[in-house]
Amino acid sequence: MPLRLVVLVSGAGTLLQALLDAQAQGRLDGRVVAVGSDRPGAAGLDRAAAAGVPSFVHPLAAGADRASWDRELTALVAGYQPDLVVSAGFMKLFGAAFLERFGDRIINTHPALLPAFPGMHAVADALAQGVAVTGATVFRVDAGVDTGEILAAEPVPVLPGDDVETLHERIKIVERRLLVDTVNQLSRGRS
Ligand SMILES: Nc1nc2c(c(=O)[nH]1)N[C@@H](CN(C=O)c1ccc(C(=O)N[C@@H](CCC(=O)O)C(=O)O)cc1)CN2
Ligand SMILES: NCC(=O)N[C@@H]1O[C@H](COP(=O)([O-])[O-])[C@@H](O)[C@H]1O
Repeated sequence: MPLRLVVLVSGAGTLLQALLDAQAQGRLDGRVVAVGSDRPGAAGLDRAAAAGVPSFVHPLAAGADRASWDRELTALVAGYQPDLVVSAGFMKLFGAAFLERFGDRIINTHPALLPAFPGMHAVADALAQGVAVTGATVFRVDAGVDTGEILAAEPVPVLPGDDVETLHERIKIVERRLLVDTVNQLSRGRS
């Protein structure tokens, strides 16, 4: 049985699209059963609709109780009975309820070679530090920020003249492949 995937996105959703494309082409031992976002306008939601995948939006309103938001997100995701939760450009930290419910079944893809450059601005931070090589990492989410068990990682060189946009786009090409490969590896490891 293919893994049931719930994919969480906040922006463009090109990593989600890589999963949807791999699924459509029979290269994914998984099925995206739902897409969720904290941002109502996220383009990833349009990608879900185009693929006929149900979606939901769960914004964190200013001043809202964070633990309640986390419990509600947990219930929304749990409703789709995922085998694996994929955080693919989801820009919110998961809290205790979410982590307790899904345990080691949450993965995230990050645009740097962890443990270097954790957080929301990994590409800009790598450029600011002047490193010659950065990369992409897929890891299991834990209670820290980008501190979980690393499942896959690959270096990406920083080229002369790179800016955040050009470097991030090259990293995302690697992330898309690593993410599909990691889902397939986790599926194989289950059987
Ligand atoms: N408990 C965890 N949750 C998440 C992790 C993680 O490692 N542990 N990874 C992220 C993705 N991520 C980078 O990889 C990341 C996302 C968001 C933040 C952050 O500080 N977010 C702020 C709000 C930002 C905003 O909405 O503009 C917040 O949540 O308050 C840091 C790292 C997925 N979740
Ligand atoms: N810390 C989390 C983080 O930086 N996530 C990053 O957001 C991008 C999402 O791209 P997409 O919206 O095109 O899929 C990806 O590079 C992902 O690693």
